[in-house]
Amino acid sequence: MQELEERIQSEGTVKEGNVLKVDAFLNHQCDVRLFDHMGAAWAQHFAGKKIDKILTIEASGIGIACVAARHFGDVPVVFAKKAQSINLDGDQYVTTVYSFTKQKEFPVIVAKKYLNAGDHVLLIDDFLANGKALHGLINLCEDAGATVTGIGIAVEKGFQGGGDALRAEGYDVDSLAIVDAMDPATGEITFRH
Ligand SMILES: O=P(O)(O)OC[C@H]1O[C@H](OP(=O)(O)OP(=O)(O)O)[C@H](O)[C@@H]1O
Ligand SMILES: O=c1[nH]c(=O)c2nc[nH]c2[nH]1
Repeated sequence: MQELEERIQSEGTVKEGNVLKVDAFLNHQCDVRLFDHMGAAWAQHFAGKKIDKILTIEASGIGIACVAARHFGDVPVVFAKKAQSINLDGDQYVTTVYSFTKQKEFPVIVAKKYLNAGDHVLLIDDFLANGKALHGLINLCEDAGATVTGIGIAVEKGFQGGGDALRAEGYDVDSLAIVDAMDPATGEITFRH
C-alpha cells in the first residue's frame, strides 16, 4: 500500500534490535484516516470471504481493528487481553505470547462467549515480526473451533520470517507494507514488492 509505505519512509525511524518506530501515526499517535484506508485495502483483499468477527490483541491492534471493522459490515471486534482482570469473568481461552516490544511472556485471554465454534475470523494487527502474537491468536481460534479466514497486517518485517512461515502454513496473510531490510545506521528502509 503506497500510502503506508510513504508514511513509513517519511516518519518512521529504525532502531537497534530490529525495531521500526512508527508511533507518530500507527501505534501511539493514531492516524484514523490512514487506518480507514488500511481497512479499505483489507476489505478489497478479502472481498467475498466470510468474516463474522475480527480478532486482535492488545494493545496496538485494537484501534486499527475497530476502524477496519467499518469496512467489513461493522462485524464485532474482539481483542485478546494480556492480563487477568476482575472484569474478565466466565470461561476463558488462554494461551501465552512473548511480546516483541516488552520482551516478556504474557497470558493472552479471550472470554469463551466472544469466540465461538463456527466463527469465521479475520485476524488484524499492527505488526508482524516473528509471528508470536498471531500464533497466540490462532491457538485461541483453534481452541474455540473457529476458522481463521485471513490475516490483515499493517507492517510486516519480512526479514524476521513470521509472515512467510504463516503463508507456508497456508494462511492468507495480507500485509500492507512488507519491510525486507532496514538499517539503523543509515535509516534506510527497503520494501518487498
Ligand atoms: O510477530 P511478533 O514477533 O509477535 O510481533 C508482533 C507483535 O508485537 C507487537 O506487540 P507488543 O506486545 O510488542 O506491543 P503492543 O502491546 O504495543 O501491541 C505488535 O503489536 C504485535 O502484536
Ligand atoms: O512499534 C513496533 N515496531 C516494531 O518493529 C515491532 N515489531 C513487533 N512489534 C513492533 N512494534
